[in-house]
Amino acid sequence: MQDQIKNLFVEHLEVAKQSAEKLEDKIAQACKIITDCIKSGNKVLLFGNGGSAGDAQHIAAEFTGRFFKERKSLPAIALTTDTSALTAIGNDYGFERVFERQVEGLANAGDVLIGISTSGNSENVIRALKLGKTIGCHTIGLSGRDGGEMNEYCSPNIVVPSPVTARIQEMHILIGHIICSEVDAIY
Ligand SMILES: O=C(CO)[C@@H](O)[C@H](O)[C@H](O)[C@H](O)COP(=O)(O)O
Ligand SMILES: [Zn+2]
Repeated sequence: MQDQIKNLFVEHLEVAKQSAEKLEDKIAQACKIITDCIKSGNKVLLFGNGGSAGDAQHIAAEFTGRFFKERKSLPAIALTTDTSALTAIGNDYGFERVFERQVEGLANAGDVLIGISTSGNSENVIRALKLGKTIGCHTIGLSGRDGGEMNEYCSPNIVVPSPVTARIQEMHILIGHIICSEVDAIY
């Protein structure tokens, strides 16, 4: 038990170290896209499944509520929270379209889509990113493993260097908080 706890901390710290070494440029690129988007009056839309749905909501709340600094509310929305939309779209069009259809209704050119998927392959995430590109949205990926299909639809796709879903998710929320610090810094 004690060994297992220690091992998980060691594994987490190793993935954090590798991520710091490999992902700095892509995270900086994502921060620039997001701060430019907010400055120009556009908005951020986030989506993912399971733990990544939680991350989408968590990050959106840091924008509309506050992160560290007292500042005005900023425009971000998680597409994972409206159970009426999720059940209606899932029921009528299929679960693979739950985010795509909300992007179609809510996103404008210049908005930023942040798709979160540890495999990089969840079909509902991919379909929303693919549509977002055709609308003229910026598409940012938070993924892991080999980046999956998100490599094709995201620029940048921030691929956490780990094959373990839980470790990838732990880096995603850290990266989300880094983005929030950069957004705070423009106020
Ligand atoms: O949080 C966890 C596992 O740590 C799960 O809920 C996990 O998010 C779900 O299995 C997701 O459906 C995985 O999808 P994805 O990350 O590959 O897009
Ligand atoms: Zn999890």
